[in-house]
Amino acid sequence: MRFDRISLRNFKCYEDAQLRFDSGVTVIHGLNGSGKSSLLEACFFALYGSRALDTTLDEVVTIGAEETIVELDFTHGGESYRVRRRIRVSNGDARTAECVLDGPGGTTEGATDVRGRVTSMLRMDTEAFVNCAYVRQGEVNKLINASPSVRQDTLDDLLQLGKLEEYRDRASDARVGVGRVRDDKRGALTEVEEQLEAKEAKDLHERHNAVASELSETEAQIERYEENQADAEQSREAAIEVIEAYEEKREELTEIEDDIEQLRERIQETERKRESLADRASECREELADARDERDESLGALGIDAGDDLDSRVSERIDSVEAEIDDLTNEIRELSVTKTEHDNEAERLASEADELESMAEEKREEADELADELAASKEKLAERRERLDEMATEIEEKRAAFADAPVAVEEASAYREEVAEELGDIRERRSELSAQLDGEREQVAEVDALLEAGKCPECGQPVEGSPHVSDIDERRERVAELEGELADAEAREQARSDDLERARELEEIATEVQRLNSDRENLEQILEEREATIEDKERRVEQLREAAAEHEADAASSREAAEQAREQAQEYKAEIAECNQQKAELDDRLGTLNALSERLDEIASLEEELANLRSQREEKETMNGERRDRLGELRERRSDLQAEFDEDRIEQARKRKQKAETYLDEVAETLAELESQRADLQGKLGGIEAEIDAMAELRERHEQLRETVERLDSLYEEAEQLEDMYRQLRSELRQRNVESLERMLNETFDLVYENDTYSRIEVDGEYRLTVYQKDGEELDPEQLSGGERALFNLSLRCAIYQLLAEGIEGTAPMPPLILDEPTVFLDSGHVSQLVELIDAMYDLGVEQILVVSHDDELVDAADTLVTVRKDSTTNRSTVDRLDDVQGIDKQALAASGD
Ligand SMILES: Nc1ncnc2c1ncn2[C@@H]1O[C@H](COP(=O)(O)OP(=O)(O)OP(=O)(O)O)[C@@H](O)[C@H]1O
Ligand SMILES: [Zn+2]
Repeated sequence: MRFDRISLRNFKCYEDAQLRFDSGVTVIHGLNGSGKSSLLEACFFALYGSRALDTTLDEVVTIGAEETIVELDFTHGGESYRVRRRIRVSNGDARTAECVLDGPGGTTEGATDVRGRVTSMLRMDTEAFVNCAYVRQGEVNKLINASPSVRQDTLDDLLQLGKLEEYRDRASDARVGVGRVRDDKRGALTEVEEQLEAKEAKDLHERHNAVASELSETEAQIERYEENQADAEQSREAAIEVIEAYEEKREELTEIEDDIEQLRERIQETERKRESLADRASECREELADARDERDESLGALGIDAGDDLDSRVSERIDSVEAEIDDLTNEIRELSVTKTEHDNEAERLASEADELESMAEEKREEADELADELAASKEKLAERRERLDEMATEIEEKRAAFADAPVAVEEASAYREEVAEELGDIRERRSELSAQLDGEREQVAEVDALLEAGKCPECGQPVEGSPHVSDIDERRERVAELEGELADAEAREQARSDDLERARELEEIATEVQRLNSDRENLEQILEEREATIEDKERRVEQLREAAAEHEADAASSREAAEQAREQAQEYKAEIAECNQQKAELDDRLGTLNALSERLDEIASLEEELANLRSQREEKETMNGERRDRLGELRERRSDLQAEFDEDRIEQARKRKQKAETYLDEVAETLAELESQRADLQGKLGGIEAEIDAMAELRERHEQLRETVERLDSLYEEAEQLEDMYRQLRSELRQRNVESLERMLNETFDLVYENDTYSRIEVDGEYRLTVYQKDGEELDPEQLSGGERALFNLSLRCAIYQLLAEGIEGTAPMPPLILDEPTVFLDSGHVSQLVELIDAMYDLGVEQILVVSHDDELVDAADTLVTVRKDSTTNRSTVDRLDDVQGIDKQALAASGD
């Protein structure tokens, strides 16, 4: 195994550092505290994690940093691997955030799994690694200081003897397990053997034979008894037959006696009935005599002779009387209908007369009233005529006013309108003239004033020659003209105004005349109408009086007719009474006839009954005769049966039956006993057979168990042998290892420690180490001096590496030999020996050796020199590496690193 490269980030004093490793001897040097040990620790930590630390995980993280990353590349068995760990600090607590091992076998993740894989690859756990490969600062003596048992475990593990122990344990477990099963099976076998012995002691087959012969004897007995039983049953049956025949006859006899008794009773019963029939017949005869007497009486009363066909004759008579009665009844009904009609007529007429009379009265009253009214109307009419005449005079008077008027009465209104219109026109003309006159007068006055001032008022020119002044005279003439016209107009206005006054008066009178005329016309019309009404009323009075007279005449004739009707009704009533009389007589006769008919019926039915009674009696007589014959027969049969009975024979039969039954009871008991005996024996036999079967089964089981136990025994032996073999192998191997180790240790120790003090070193089976002095004295290695101990220890490690290289099949782990300050206890002479030892180990096959040292001699022996420096200002370390340093002035280099 070989480290190839380490890469650090924030690991202790390193901020960021990479270092490549090569085969051969690498010497790391630098000042105290520059970080040399930390570099080796980093490699160890990369492989084993926190187990590799004496301290807690957070101490590897650079103070103040949050994350540390360590990566180690290494080669093992010709293959490359890389392990990477990342530590995170949070809240002062450091934990592994990432841990990965990459290699040909795949990727392993997680601190535990990675450590497991590394351990099995190197065949070293943390402890073994520091015991063997990694000599930490001040721990050079670790292996010899360790107790022999720790050393033993470490070496056994390294040399894979531990595996053998494991196999031995497994074989032992298997042996114990097999032993347990075998013991169980043995127990079971013993049990089965005991059971078998117990069963064999019982003599099962002999018992089986004895029980079987007893059973066949019992069965023979049962057969015999069953035969006897059948015989007894037969004789009992025969007896029962005889007894039953006897019982049958007895029954018949009893039946016959019953029949005889019954027959006798019936005969007596029938005789009684015959007697009662005779009684009834004599009653009938008496009744018949009575009925015949009554019939004869009726015949006499009705005058009918008692000849042939009496029945039909009587019924003919009844029919004719009934017809007569019917006719009469109809007649009476018709008569009373007519009578009622007449009664009703009389009543109707009487009330009619009443009505007519009252109507006449009414008419007359009305006529009187009307007459009174008429007288009053005539008076009023006369008064009105007078008024009419007055009105005519009034109108004449008014008309007189128009005698000297310019118009007639009828034109008064038109005349007034004409005058009023003319007056209006005149007035208009008059005011026009007066206005014109005022204007002219004003202008004349103006011109006069101008003339006085001498200037024209229009143009301001001198008045002389002005157009305005020149027509002044014309104007004065016009004023005069207008004044004349006005006076004329005023005069006409006065005249017309007077005319209008007169026209108004006339119009008024004309209006009055008109009104009076129309009033008179109205009155005249009314009067005419009234006069016509009076004539109408006078006619009406006359009519009413005539009508009243007519009604009275009618009433009188109605009363007469009513009287006649009443008389007729009276006549009908008398007729009806007569009819009723006749009908009563006929009813009487019908009653007599009906009674006669009933008697005749009675006589006929009595005669019939008598005949019937006679025949019944005869019938019963015959029946009893027959019964008496039957009675004789029965009596004969009874005496026959009574003669047949044989009491002795029956008594014998009864005895035989009794005997058979007794025997049957006994035999049933015996048989039951025998059968239960047989069942017992069969049960026993079954039990024995089952036991025999069980014994066979047990034998089989016994055989199986025996075989199993045998097999288990041999298995147990095998396991024991295996266990022994592993134990032996281990101790043999260890012995061989011990011998080799002893030889190698002596050789190495001789090589590095050339003096005469010690003769040899002894390693015993428990890896106990003893040093022998030349004089033969024994010495514990701890008693050696510091330097001696260091050399001894290194020799031991060297021997172990040698053993590993020789003694292990497959890839020997051979991890790099790491020595931190190994020269501390050595004098200069022994440093050279150390260098030789290192060379020897390299030759042995330890591919890589890492040494931390200041020693010049060691620096000289290095293939690669690594210098570690720490920057005093930042307190951070760096690494430098120098390859192929053989032949260069390494001391100078090393010195320059200091
Ligand atoms: N977690 C950490 N963070 C920062 N620095 C640390 C941490 N742990 C240790 N150191 C420092 O790292 C330095 C490394 O010491 P280390 O033991 O590796 O040095 P060295 O070269 O082996 O010294 P010596 O020759 O004395 O053995 C020390 O100075 C220590 O203070
Ligand atoms: Zn003028």
